[in-house]
Parts: sequence; C-alpha cells; structure tokens
Amino acid sequence: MEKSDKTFQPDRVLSYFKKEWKVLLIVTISGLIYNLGLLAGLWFEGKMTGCLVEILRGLGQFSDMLVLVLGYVTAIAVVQIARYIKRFYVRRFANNVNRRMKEILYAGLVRKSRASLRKEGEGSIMTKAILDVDDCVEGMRKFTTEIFDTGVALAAYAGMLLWYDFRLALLCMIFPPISYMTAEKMKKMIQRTGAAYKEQSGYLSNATLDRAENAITYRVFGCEQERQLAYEENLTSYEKSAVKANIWNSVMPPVYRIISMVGVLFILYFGQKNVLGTGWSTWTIASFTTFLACFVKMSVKSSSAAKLFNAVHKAQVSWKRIKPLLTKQEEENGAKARENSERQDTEGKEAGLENVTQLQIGHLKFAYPDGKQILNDISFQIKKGQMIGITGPVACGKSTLGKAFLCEYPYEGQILVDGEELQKMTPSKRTGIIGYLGHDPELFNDSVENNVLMGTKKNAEDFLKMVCMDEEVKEMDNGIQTLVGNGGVRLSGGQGKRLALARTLCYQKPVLILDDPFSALDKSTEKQIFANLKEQSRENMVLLISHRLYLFPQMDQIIWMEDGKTVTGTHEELLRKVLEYEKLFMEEGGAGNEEK
Ligand SMILES: Nc1ncnc2c1ncn2[C@@H]1O[C@H](COP(=O)(O)OP(=O)(O)OP(=O)(O)O)[C@@H](O)[C@H]1O
Repeated sequence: MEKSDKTFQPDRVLSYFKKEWKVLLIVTISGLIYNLGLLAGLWFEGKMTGCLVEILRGLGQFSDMLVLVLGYVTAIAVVQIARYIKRFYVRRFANNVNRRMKEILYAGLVRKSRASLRKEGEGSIMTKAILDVDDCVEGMRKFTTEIFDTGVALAAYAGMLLWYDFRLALLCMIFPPISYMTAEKMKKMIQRTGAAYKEQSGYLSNATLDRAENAITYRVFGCEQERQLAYEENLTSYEKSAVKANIWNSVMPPVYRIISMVGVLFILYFGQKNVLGTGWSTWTIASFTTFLACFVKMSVKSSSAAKLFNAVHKAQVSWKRIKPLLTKQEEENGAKARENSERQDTEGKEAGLENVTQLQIGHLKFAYPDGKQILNDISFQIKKGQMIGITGPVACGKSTLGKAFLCEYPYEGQILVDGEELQKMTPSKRTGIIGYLGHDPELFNDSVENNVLMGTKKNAEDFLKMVCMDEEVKEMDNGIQTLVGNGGVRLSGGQGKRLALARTLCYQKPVLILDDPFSALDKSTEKQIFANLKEQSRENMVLLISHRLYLFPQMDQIIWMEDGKTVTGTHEELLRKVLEYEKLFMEEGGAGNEEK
C-alpha cells in the first residue's frame, strides 16, 4: 500500500505531474526523438525530390538517391519507435493519475457527511465525480501528448519555414493563430454544453437508482406508470444534452483545420515565383516541396492544438468540480483508516486502536437545523470495556443521540473523549475514534468480501463468523465473491444488517455506536452475535441502541430516553425508577428471558 506523501497536494494539478516525473521523463526523451525524426523525414523528402529531378536531367547518381532513401527509411523507423514509446508512457501516466485521483475521491466521498451528500444527491455526486476524473485525466493526457506532438513540432516547423523564406513564412503563419482564436471563442459554448450533459447524466443516474431501489413500492402503490413517464423524460433530456455536447465537440475541429490551411494558397502562388526566381527567395524544387510539406504538417498540428483547447477546457470544468473533493485531509484519512485497520491485523486487534479510556457526555443539547429540540440536557459516562444500552419510546431521539457523535451538525454541551471535545477534533482524528452503524446498511454493488473489507487486507471470513453469516455466505452462488447488488438488494434484510455489522467490526474503533443492529434477526442469532460482540469489544466502548430489551440485563448501563431527557442506571435501577421501562421489559418476557 502506498504511503501518504507529505509534499503531494491532491488539489494541485501540478502535483500529479510531479508525482509521475519518471514516466514524464521517458515521454520527454521519446517525444524529442520523435519530433527530430519528423523534421529529418521532411528534410529527406525534399532532398529526394531534388535528387529525382537531377537524375531525370541526367545530372544525378542513383547511389545518392539510395543513400537518401535509406536515411529516410531510418528516420521513419525512429519516428515510429519513438512514437510507440511516447504513447505507451503517456497512457501509463494517464492511468496512474486516474487511479490516484479516484482513490482520493473515494476516500473523500466515503467520509463526506451524510448531510452534505444528501444535499448534492449521492448517486449524482458519485457519477459526476467519476466522469469528471475521467475528463480531467483525458485533458492532462492530451496536454502531455500535445506538448510534443504539437508544441515542439510547431516550433521546429516554424523555424524551418522562416529559414526557407521568412516573408512567405510570416504571411502563411497568420492563419494558425486565427484558428486558435476561433477555438478560444467557442470555448464557452463547449463548456456550457459539456456541463449540461454532466448534469443530466447525474439526474439520470439518480432516477435509475430510484427506479431500482423503490421498484416494489411504486408497483404496490400503483405509481409505476407515472414513474416510468418521469424516467422517460429524464432519458430524453439526457439524450438531447449528449447530442448537443457531442456536436459541439466534433463539429469544431474540422473548422479549425480549414482556417489554418488557408496559407497553402499563398505558398502555391509565391512559392512558384521563388522557384522561377522572381519571388522573395530563390528556391529549388526540393525547397518548394519541403516548405509546402512543412506548412501542411504545421497546419494539421495547429488544428490539434485547437482541439487540445477543447480537451483542456473540458478538463478545467471537471477539475473545478472535483477539486474540493481532492483534499490532503481526505487522502490522509483514507490512507490512515486503511493503515490502522491493517496494523490491527498484523499487530493484534488492539494495536491499531486509539487509546481511549473514557467518554463523558455533559448537558448535551441538539436540534436539527430545521427542527425542534430533540436532545435536551443529556449527561452520562462510559468507560473502556463497557456496553451501554439506549432505549426509549418511538421517535424519542435515540438515533439522533447516536448521530450526534458523528458531528454532522453542531450540538451544545460536551462530548469529551478522554477530556478532549469531540466536536473540536480534526475529522481524521474523529474518524479514528468513532465507529458507527446506522439503520441503513449502506452496502455497495460489490462482493460480500469487499463490502466487509473496504480496501483493508484482513480476512473477511473472521468478521462474517462474528456476525453468524459465514455459513450462509459459503452457500451463496459465488461464496464470498457473490455480488450483493446496489444497497445490498440481493440480500435479505437480516443479511444486509449483519454484513454491515461485519464491516463495522472489521474497522475496529474505540467507540462503537450501533443503531438497532439486530432489528431484522431472530432471537437465537441475535444472542450469538451479541455474545461475540461482547467478547470482541472488551477494549471498546459500545453504545447499543435498541427497542428489544431482553439482552439489556447484560449491559453495564442503561439509558432510558424520553422527551429529549434521560434516566441512567443499571438494568435493576431502571426497573425500579422507570415504570415504562419495566413495562416494556416485562412485555418481552421479563426476568424469564434474562441472560445473565
Ligand atoms: N434529519 C432530520 N431532520 C429533522 N428532524 C429529524 C431528522 N432525523 C430525525 N428527525 C426527528 O427527530 C426526532 C427523533 O428521531 P430519531 O430517529 O432520533 O428517533 P428514534 O428514537 O431513533 O426513533 P425510532 O425509535 O423510530 O428509531 C423525530 O421527531 C424525527 O422526526
């Protein structure tokens, strides 16, 4: 696994070029050889034409021609080999940058707060960001290629033209810049249509996800027809925007090429005057041929420079969008989380944990930005090795209390981790301390194994065993490599929950918040997993939110929540203090169900 590089700045394009300096050095050397070979080819072409004329006049030798032909063939061979090497390494450069950017991007998206993801639309942001990385890298690849294919070659051709006849050269060279300016003028249109296309493709991916995830609900409630129409509308807008963007992208390059070629007309007129000895310079046929060939090549190259503008403009739009997601913090967070998790594997499970001994919650108050006060003056403590059960009536704020630890929204009061305020910690430190499993298992369309490991190199089976899922997974079509579908659609509710729990346990954290992790399980599986969890979390602190109380006698402490306030105590104390708690516990079988 690649370690985080201190000097690397993920939000600077130059950093990606610097990181690939070795590959770019090979590109530079092969690019220079390629361009020198191209010039040599043109020089040989002119010389061969001149030699042919001499032979036809009976003044030249065939042996001279043979030497020129051999030189020409060698130049072409060198050009082709250098070209192959250059292209191979430019592609390699692009692949390396693409992989690096996507790694940082995934780390960023995985750690982005739910609130901001929801605001931007999860599907949309993911799809857009991945497309953006591709466009951006394509721009960087084209830029790297064109530096040699265009930049160096243009300078060499211009030098050669000026050397043959500077007046004619200056006259002809007016047109390529006009072609550049035209490309520059078209920039806004290409950017606008490109951005519209990206936006539509984001909407479409959202609509597709919505159709897949909520298909049954729409069918049951008879909204399928209406949803289908809405989807068709999305598809039509997407097609329209794709066609528009493509037209602007493909129509303009031929226009740029025609503009830059206009100089040929001047060469034919003034060039023949030079050959006849009545022009600005005195030329042979060979000089005329070389000049014309040089200009044609230069025009073709300048039209690719104009094309390069398009690619770079597109890349700029994409870069602007993904830049905020490519931050140093996210790069380090991703690397740190994986390193920690792998260290746990090699040095024993406790080694990678931050050493946290105590959590103190004092006068905690919380309200959602658009809502009423949900938590109102909550205080309790938890020590290393303890497990706390949190329960209370429906919608009393249990999940909200769990989420407060994620610091997605500001809270009042304190959550102190060994005396340090959680809210003031850096996100990377907080991520290293708080482990969280919410109602939504948040599974992605990959194998069972990858859903557990999320990039770490542990043994996924160990964690599947802890959540009593190892046998079930073995019986799946492709065992641990079985794809679970987007959001885990190919799994049962209980399997999805357990798989998410396995992932949470795989990324051991000192504080573990589990929001109703057993809701879709039968009692015997729940008991077994609970026993494994207790065993595994002797070095953690676990806050377990649940409606099912029959395991609560085994908790070190219980928090009863009601009206944003709490009553804290042992199970026995709660039975005495809170009538509602006693009632709920008895309804589940009471003492007969206790598992001391
Ligand atoms: N993102 C949100 N924005 C605004 N209000 C919210 C949000 N999430 C939850 N609420 C509100 O906060 C209150 C508490 O919700 P919460 O999910 O924390 O309760 P809960 O005790 O976990 O419920 P349950 O027992 O059903 O799991 C509810 O009134 C809910 O409507």
